[in-house]
Amino acid sequence: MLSVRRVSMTYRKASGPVFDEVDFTVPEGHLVPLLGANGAGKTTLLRVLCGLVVPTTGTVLVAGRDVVRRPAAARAHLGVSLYPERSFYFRLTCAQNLRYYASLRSLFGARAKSEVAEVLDRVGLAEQADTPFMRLSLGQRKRLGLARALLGRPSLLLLDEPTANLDSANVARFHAILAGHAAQGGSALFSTHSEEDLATATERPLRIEAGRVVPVPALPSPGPATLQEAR
Ligand SMILES: Nc1ncnc2c1ncn2[C@@H]1O[C@H](COP(=O)(O)OP(=O)(O)OP(=O)(O)O)[C@@H](O)[C@H]1O
Repeated sequence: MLSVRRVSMTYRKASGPVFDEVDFTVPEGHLVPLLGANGAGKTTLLRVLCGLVVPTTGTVLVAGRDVVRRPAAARAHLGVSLYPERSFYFRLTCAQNLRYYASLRSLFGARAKSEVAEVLDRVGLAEQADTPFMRLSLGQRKRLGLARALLGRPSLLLLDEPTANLDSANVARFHAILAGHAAQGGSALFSTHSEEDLATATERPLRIEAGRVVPVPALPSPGPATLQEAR
């Protein structure tokens, strides 16, 4: 589903690569947490994987489509949530924002309306459908970002800290959404600092550290000591 081959990213030569010739895959139907300290490069990697940033070297394939050479074809398979607060229209409501993004996925009219209602319901924002984005809490903004990523039922989700700012009920809701996604053959790579999220992993989590992306030694059972080792 996601294939990453010899991918490097350098913002400025003076500061060196954030990561250097990394290789990994996320197979169909698998959920993979991405660990790493603050500043290790998780967000940068996710930005490269979804085609927002062109890597210095290497190739990213989503469902066999190169995200740089065939961005539209690759994005048709991608659901992405990075910084919700930077990509929604502040004065538009949740539903209006999602209708706009649905249109970018060629979803219009009654189909868009029902799809938007469905994803809002899935993330627990049905009651906020008519609330302007600027009045949402941080956790609600995060959930709206997830709702947008789910629009059009993409096969690969790339999510940056999807459980940051979520209360425990919404963390559980997110885990259930991920499990349902994987049960239908979907895949996800998501960054996290939360040990609770490791329980969702169906493959060994990845860790980004010192410019490398490596699988953690063993699938850790959730627990502070184990997560400490995983990091
Ligand atoms: N647009 C940019 N220009 C230059 N350097 C950048 C840019 N964005 C990020 N960096 C640098 O790249 C490195 C990786 O940052 P990134 O945000 O990817 O880390 P992260 O693992 O997501 O961190 P966190 O856990 O704090 O969110 C950092 O040293 C950061 O300063």
